[in-house]
Amino acid sequence: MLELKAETLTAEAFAPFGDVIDARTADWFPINAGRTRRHHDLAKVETLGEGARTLISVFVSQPVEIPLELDFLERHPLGSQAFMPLHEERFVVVVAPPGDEIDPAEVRAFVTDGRQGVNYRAGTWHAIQSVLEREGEFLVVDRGGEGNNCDEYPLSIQVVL
Ligand SMILES: NC(=O)N[C@@H](O)C(=O)O
Ligand code: NI
Repeated sequence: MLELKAETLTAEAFAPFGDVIDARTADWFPINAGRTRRHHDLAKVETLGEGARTLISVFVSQPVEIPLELDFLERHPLGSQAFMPLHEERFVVVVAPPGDEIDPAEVRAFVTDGRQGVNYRAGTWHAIQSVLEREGEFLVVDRGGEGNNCDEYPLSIQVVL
């Protein structure tokens, strides 16, 4: 079993896997007569393949136990997938770089701080959503359309904080 200690999530550390969505660190410009700061274009939405379209959904998830025990990672080869907490929920992120094989040495675990969201780029291996402490509600932006967009890779992982 691969044992990982979750690291604090930063955009730099997460760069091989996708984007961190965080208004606190993002540039912005004023709109709406100056009443609104637009933190613009924070993550790259990818929708590939036949009939591809962008989906906006809301996930309501029950919290995971820590240590977090995983027996697979998944990937979406045809599109990105973004998770943004709606009530400052913290969650665990486990990722590996895109590719048909996963090198256990390249698997990373992160924990968010409640204000951060993530956008997995197409093909990034990841654990299914793993919210901490309480029921979580997330805005999710990902790809709909034809074809298989979810592959699983068996891998035993234990994550501690
Ligand atoms: N299945 C689904 O829509 N969600 C997963 O892809 C996930 O990453 O939680
Ligand atoms: Ni997913």
